[in-house]
Amino acid sequence: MDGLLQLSVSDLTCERDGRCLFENLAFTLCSGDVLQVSGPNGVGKTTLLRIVAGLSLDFHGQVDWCGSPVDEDKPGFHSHLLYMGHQPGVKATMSPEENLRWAMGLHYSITVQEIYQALEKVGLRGYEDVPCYRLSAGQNRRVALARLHLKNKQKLWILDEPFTAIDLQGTAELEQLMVDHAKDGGLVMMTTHHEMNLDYSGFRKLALEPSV
Ligand SMILES: Nc1ncnc2c1ncn2[C@@H]1O[C@H](COP(=O)(O)OP(=O)(O)OP(=O)(O)O)[C@@H](O)[C@H]1O
Repeated sequence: MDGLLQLSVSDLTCERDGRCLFENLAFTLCSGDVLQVSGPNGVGKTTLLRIVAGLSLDFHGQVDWCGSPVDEDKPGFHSHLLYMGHQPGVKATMSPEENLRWAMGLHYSITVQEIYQALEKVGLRGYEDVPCYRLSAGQNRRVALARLHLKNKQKLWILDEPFTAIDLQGTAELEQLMVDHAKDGGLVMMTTHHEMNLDYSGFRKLALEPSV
């Protein structure tokens, strides 16, 4: 798929337990955009990300990828999507190398060198073979984030609180990585509670408000 990629959300409405989280929400994300979804705890950020990622069907409205409803070809859409939930999703009994191989194996084959380079970029050189239960919370998050450093065709990144447990330097590096990905034709939709002020023209914010 070449050219401008586009994720379009229209008339999105979601209720949970009789409470409206959002109503008639609409936005469009194109190649080059980094969108931060913000709002207080419980407002619906994770819910929105899961809907857009095609992981929740509990909504009304439409999500289109490059002009076609996501529902029409979910496997095709998912081949372009890198989704990272708010838990790191790292298997504790496996090493960082094994976790990366497992996470990426479904999409394409990767070499040991590629895995080691990705782990080095997130500061895990020397920890490649250590079981993840022996790593800190921030190091486990870094194992998950290493996926973002692997060359792949997943242009759409949907990241739920990716900065959790990450130190200041790691935060700055991750922000830069998102900008680099967008400049390379990617799209990023993410949530975080920290104040992001990216000096980047494609950076946008979507603030969800609590319903009354
Ligand atoms: N597993 C669940 N079962 C039922 N309702 C849920 C569940 N998880 C969340 N909710 C409801 O959905 C609402 C939105 O939750 P969501 O996780 O999307 O919020 P959020 O904005 O991501 O919050 P946070 O900033 O705390 O991560 C919550 O207010 C809660 O009432």
